[in-house]
Amino acid sequence: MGIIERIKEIEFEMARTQKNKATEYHLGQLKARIAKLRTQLLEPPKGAAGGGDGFEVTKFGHGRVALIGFPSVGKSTLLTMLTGTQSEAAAYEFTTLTCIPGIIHYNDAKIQLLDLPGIIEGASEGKGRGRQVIAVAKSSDLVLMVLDASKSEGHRNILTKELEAVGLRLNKRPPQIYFKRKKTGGISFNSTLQLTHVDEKLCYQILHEYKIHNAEVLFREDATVDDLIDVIEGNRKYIKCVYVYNKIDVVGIDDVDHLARQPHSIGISCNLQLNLDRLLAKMWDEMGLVRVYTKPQGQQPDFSEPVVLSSDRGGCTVEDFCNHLHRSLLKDIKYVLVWGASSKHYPQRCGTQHLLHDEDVVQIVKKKEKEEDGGRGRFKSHTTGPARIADREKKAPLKT
Ligand SMILES: Nc1nc2c(ncn2[C@@H]2O[C@H](COP(=O)(O)OP(=O)(O)OP(=O)(O)O)[C@@H](O)[C@H]2O)c(=O)[nH]1
Ligand SMILES: [K+]
Ligand SMILES: [Mg+2]
Repeated sequence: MGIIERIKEIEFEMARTQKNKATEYHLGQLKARIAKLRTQLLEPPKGAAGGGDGFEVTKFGHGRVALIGFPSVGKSTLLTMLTGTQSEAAAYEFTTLTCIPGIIHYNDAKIQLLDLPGIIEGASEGKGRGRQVIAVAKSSDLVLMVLDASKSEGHRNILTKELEAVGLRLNKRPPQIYFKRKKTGGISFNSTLQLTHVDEKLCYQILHEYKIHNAEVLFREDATVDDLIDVIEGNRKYIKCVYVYNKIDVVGIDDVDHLARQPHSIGISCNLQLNLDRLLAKMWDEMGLVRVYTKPQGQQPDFSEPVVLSSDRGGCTVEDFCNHLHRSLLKDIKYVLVWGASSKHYPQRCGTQHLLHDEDVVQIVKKKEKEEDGGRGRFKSHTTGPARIADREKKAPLKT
C-alpha cells in the first residue's frame, strides 16, 4: 500500500471514531501516524537527484512573496500589474505552467514576487504540480493566497488544508513547547500552567509513536496535541499569509465588505486596478521589513539607499545593521546614535542589541573616534514625530 493510501485509511478511521475522553488517546496516536507519513511523503524519492523539475528560482531582493491559488483566479494578471513583468494570463485554467519571477519596487526596497501554476485539491499529495508549487511557497517570506471573490469561500479552507498537509502554518507562531531529545533518563513532562488539551499520558503515547523514550517536554502554553506533533516533527514552516480576494468588480458591495473584514484579508480588482496600493502597503506591513538610513558623522543622512533588514531573516538589531554594512565593523563600535521611532530621545545612544524600527537613522561611533555631535545631535527631527524623517529630509534637508 502506498503512503497516500495509508494516510487515507487512517483519515477514514479518524472520521468514524467518535471524539470523546475515551478515544482521545487513540485519536492522538492516529494524528501522529498521519504526521509521520506526511513527512515521509515530503522526502524526495530515493535515487532522485535533488528534485530535478522543481521551480527553483534564485532568491533576489529583500524578501520573497509567492502567489498561491486555484487556477484562473488572476495570479498572473496580478504579477504583471505589480511588477511589470509579463506573465501570460488567459481565461482558461492552467495557463501558467512554471514559476515566473518579477520584482516589486516599494519603499526603496526590492521584493521578489513569484507567479506560480494554479493548484487544486490534492496538491499536497502530488496532484498537478502541487508539490513543486508548495515547495516554492515554503521558501517565501509571505504567501499571497489569491482567491476569486465571486467563488465559494470554501476555497480558502481547501488551500489552507493543502498547505498545512505539507507542514506550512499560516499566520501562526510556533507552539510554546520546549522539547529536547535525550540519550537517557526517560521522559520528563512538565507544564507552567494548567493544560486542558494534553495530559502526561497522551504526551507519552505520542512520543511512544515516534519511538522516543528519553526526552524533556515543557508546555509553556495550553497547547494541543497537533501543536505537540508539530514540535516533535520539527520541520514546520511558519509563514505569514495575506488572503487576496481578486475580481471584486464582479461581486456586490456587501460581499466585498464581508471579505475585507476577515483577518489578513483584502479585496482587489486587477481589471479596475482597485486597492492595489493598499495591497502593497499590507504586504509591506506583514513582511516587517525595516529600512535603516546611515548618517556619516557631521553629514546629512544618506536617504538614497537604506539598509533593509527583516525580523524574519536575520533580525533588526544594531548588530544586524552593522553586520550588513561590513562584517568586521562590529568589533570597532563604541556605540551608535539613533534617530527615529525606536529611540526615546533624539538621538539616543544605543548598544548593539538595540532593536531598530522602520525609517530609523543610525550614526556609528567607533572606538577612539570623537563624537562630533556631542550626543545631543544637531540633526533634529522630533518636532512632528519621527515616522517620516526620510520624506521630510528629502524635501527640506536639515543643516548639520
Ligand atoms: N473580472 C475580472 N477578471 C479578472 C481580474 N483579474 C484577472 N481576471 C481574468 O481572470 C482570468 C484568469 O487570469 P489569470 O491571470 O490567467 O489567472 P491565473 O490565476 O494566473 O490562472 P492560471 O495561471 O491558469 O492558474 C483572465 O481572463 C483574466 O483576464 C479581475 O480583477 N476582474
Ligand atoms: K488562467
Ligand atoms: Mg497564471
